[in-house]
Amino acid sequence: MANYFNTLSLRDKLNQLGKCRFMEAQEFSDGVSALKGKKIVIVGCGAQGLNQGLNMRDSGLDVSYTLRESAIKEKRQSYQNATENAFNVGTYEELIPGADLVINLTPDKQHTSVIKAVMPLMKQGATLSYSHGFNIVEEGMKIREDLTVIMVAPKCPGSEVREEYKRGFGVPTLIAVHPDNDPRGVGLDQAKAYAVATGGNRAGVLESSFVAEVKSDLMGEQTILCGLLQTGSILCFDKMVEKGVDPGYASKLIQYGWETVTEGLKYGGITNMMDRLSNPAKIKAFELSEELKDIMRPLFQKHMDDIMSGHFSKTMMEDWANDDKNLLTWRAATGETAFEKTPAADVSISEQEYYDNGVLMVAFVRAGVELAYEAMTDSGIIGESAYYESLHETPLIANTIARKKLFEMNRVISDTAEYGCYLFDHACKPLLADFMKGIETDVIGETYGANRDNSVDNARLIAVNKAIRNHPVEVVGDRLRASMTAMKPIV
Ligand SMILES: NC(=O)C1=CN([C@@H]2O[C@H](COP(=O)(O)OP(=O)(O)OC[C@H]3O[C@@H](n4cnc5c(N)ncnc54)[C@H](OP(=O)(O)O)[C@@H]3O)[C@@H](O)[C@H]2O)C=CC1
Ligand SMILES: CC[C@](O)(C(C)=O)C(=O)O
Ligand SMILES: [Mg+2]
Ligand SMILES: [Mg+2]
Repeated sequence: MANYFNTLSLRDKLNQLGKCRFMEAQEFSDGVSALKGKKIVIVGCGAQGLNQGLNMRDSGLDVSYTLRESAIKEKRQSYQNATENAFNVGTYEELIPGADLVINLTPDKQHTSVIKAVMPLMKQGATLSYSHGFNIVEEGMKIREDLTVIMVAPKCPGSEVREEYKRGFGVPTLIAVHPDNDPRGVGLDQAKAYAVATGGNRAGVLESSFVAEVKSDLMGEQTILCGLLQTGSILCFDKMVEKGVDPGYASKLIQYGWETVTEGLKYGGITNMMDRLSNPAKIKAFELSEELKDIMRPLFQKHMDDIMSGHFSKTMMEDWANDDKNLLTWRAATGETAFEKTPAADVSISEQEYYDNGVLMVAFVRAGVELAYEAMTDSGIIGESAYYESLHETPLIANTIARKKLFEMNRVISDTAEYGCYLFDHACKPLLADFMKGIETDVIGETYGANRDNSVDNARLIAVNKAIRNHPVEVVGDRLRASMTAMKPIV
């Protein structure tokens, strides 16, 4: 199998990378009807599997789970997830032959072996679905010609797919039909129905391609979404402790701070997040983020280049073949960091205090979102996709850190995202060593400007506001957020 993207002509690469259409609400007026009454069988019942299945069932679809035999025999977590939620569970042989739609929600590493086992059992003309295009794009998996191949990729962790649905909303979702596998022309209707069933249409659906989804998804998760939140957590915590801030307070400020400041981002983009700061603090956060952008730009570009060339997927697949040695070592090391090991103190931190005492965190978020967006769009990914993979998803990942720190984030995201997150973090921390030497507690741990008056130079403030508001991620974001009128606050 060869990397599918690398086999395409330059023209096809650019066409597929640039495929991105924001779908109108009325395109979903048929609801779930294209899948109503069809037998849907989900392979795997983990982060995405369980939560997508729960939403689909609540939307009136017929969902069951197939698991590998050992998981059923040993009543593993995936078996418990499915049976405790009263789903029918069976082996591949029992359920796949009767399925109209088989949804592969196993980890990317397992896709080749899972598809090789499942494909011969699928009935003629059935549909195979993925939530990430890695197997098709990076591994070049070829699917039987009679089968339709679609992708419905929620742009967020599985836990949030469920939580947003329960709040009556949903998460932005990319849908695609593999151009090599749409023999009956039913792929798009089925993908649309699936997106309605998971609630995705309420938050916005992009009609995209497997290629655009993979390249943008990998970039977002490695950099701003997971990598930078990990690096920022560790560096901010260590700095506060070094400067004498109470470790329990520092731990709480970081654990819940990302969620709080990115809630501002979710509602009104970088502009609103920065507007939550006092004027002097906003100017300081802007200056810090400009510095961060200059230092980290080459690293963001390297990640994008390695993703585009296939170098990233090749090296990760080497780790798969080596029993995940790197992944498991890096995961264990994350568990040993002082941030992870220091419990949050039982102190109250008001919503505003998270901003006022977390100016550096706000700067990290602005720098990371803008750099990720810029690297993606510079490489041919359309602004809407880049927005979802940078700004929109950051708060959803931050929610996972609020639950149980980096452990929870790395548990909830896919193994692919986790691997890329560690790669970025290991390269980024040394890159920021000199920058961090100059950081004091006025920008992390204490209120910026507490002992000063609030005056600022008007011309400077106007220039800063202009730079923030005119960034393309803000322009695209304003438009996309306008379509998310049903957005619900975190309670
Ligand atoms: N995590 C996320 O939030 C997101 C994930 N995705 C994509 O969704 C897909 C699923 O990822 P995710 O939910 O993280 O996966 P998980 O790691 O949470 O899923 C594990 C499930 O797959 C099963 N499984 C593992 N290995 C095998 C195997 N060899 N054969 C059969 N079943 C197996 C497990 O069962 P068992 O008990 O047998 O081990 C378990 O049910 C991936 O393509 C990922 O990229 C997309 C968006 C976000
Ligand atoms: C951010 C990571 C992700 O792409 C996701 C939750 O969207 C993943 O692969 O887990
Ligand atoms: Mg993703
Ligand atoms: Mg991913």
